[in-house]
Amino acid sequence: MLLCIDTGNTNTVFSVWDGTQFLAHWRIRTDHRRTADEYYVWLSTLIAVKKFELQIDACIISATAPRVVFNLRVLCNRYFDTRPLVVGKPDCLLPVEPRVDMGTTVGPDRLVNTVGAYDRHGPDLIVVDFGTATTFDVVDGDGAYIGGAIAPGVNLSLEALHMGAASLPHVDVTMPGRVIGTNTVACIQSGVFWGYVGLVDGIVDKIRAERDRPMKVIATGGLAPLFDQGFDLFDAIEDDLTMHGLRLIHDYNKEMGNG
Ligand SMILES: Nc1ncnc2c1ncn2[C@@H]1O[C@H](COP(=O)(O)OP(=O)(O)O)[C@@H](O)[C@H]1O
Ligand SMILES: CC(C)(COP(=O)(O)O)[C@@H](O)C(=O)NCCC(=O)O
Ligand SMILES: [K+]
Repeated sequence: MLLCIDTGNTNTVFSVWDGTQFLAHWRIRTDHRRTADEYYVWLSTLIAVKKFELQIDACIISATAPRVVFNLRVLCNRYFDTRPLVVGKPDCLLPVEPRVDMGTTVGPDRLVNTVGAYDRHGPDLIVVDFGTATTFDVVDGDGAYIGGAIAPGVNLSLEALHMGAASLPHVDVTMPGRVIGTNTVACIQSGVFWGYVGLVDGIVDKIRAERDRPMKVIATGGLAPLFDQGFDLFDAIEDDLTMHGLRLIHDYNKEMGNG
């Protein structure tokens, strides 16, 4: 069985692929100080709850926070007796190399999203991932990642308002019924929610114009459904896109005799 680990700047998700399907997804807050032993205690407790007989014999990691990789590698070596593939490292092959400026280290989550989305939706895509940052990943005709856009994430924007303005409270994101807020909380929710709808719509439009061809928009990340309430922003929402991409990259490396 394959253990897929997706570390974002906020949360880390562990998923187990049994060769046909994902058996479970477990989420833990990202913290580079967490040790391999801590991960294992947490994981084995959750595995016991599910009463699974797990035989992990391969691991693949995507980490946007590079400092977590050391302890995750130790986890894979010590407890699963495997050498993990780490997306973005030279020894992890990708089906198609990204085409970006020389010296750019593309976020591994964006590479993985590109692979997952191309497999399910074919060429000419814009993948929008609502994580700590909101990323727009453009997929070319051959499935290559060719760039995109990075915007502050929804919760990061809300947090920044609260941190930077003495009289603004912390507010959770939600869709307000009206644009004109009649109290402080409603004003913040309106600014962030409708601002974001405009941001997504505007960037997608401009990418389409720059590419001058039809492009499908695929959304992923926990907040994607919130922005899909009747605005027609996305052609599809895929909550397991990153895990799907990780699984494909693992299979590709295996096919190529790597790892
Ligand atoms: N279903 C959800 N509803 C509300 N907030 C969510 C949901 N899923 C994720 N979030 C929030 O979105 C932000 C990004 O989370 P996540 O997608 O895990 O980011 P990352 O992949 O960068 O770690 C976090 O602030 C998280 O708490
Ligand atoms: C843009 C990101 C911060 C998004 O990370 P996330 O929101 O998933 O935590 C990450 O993909 C990253 O650090 N990228 C490196 C720069 C780049 O992709 O060009
Ligand atoms: K992201």
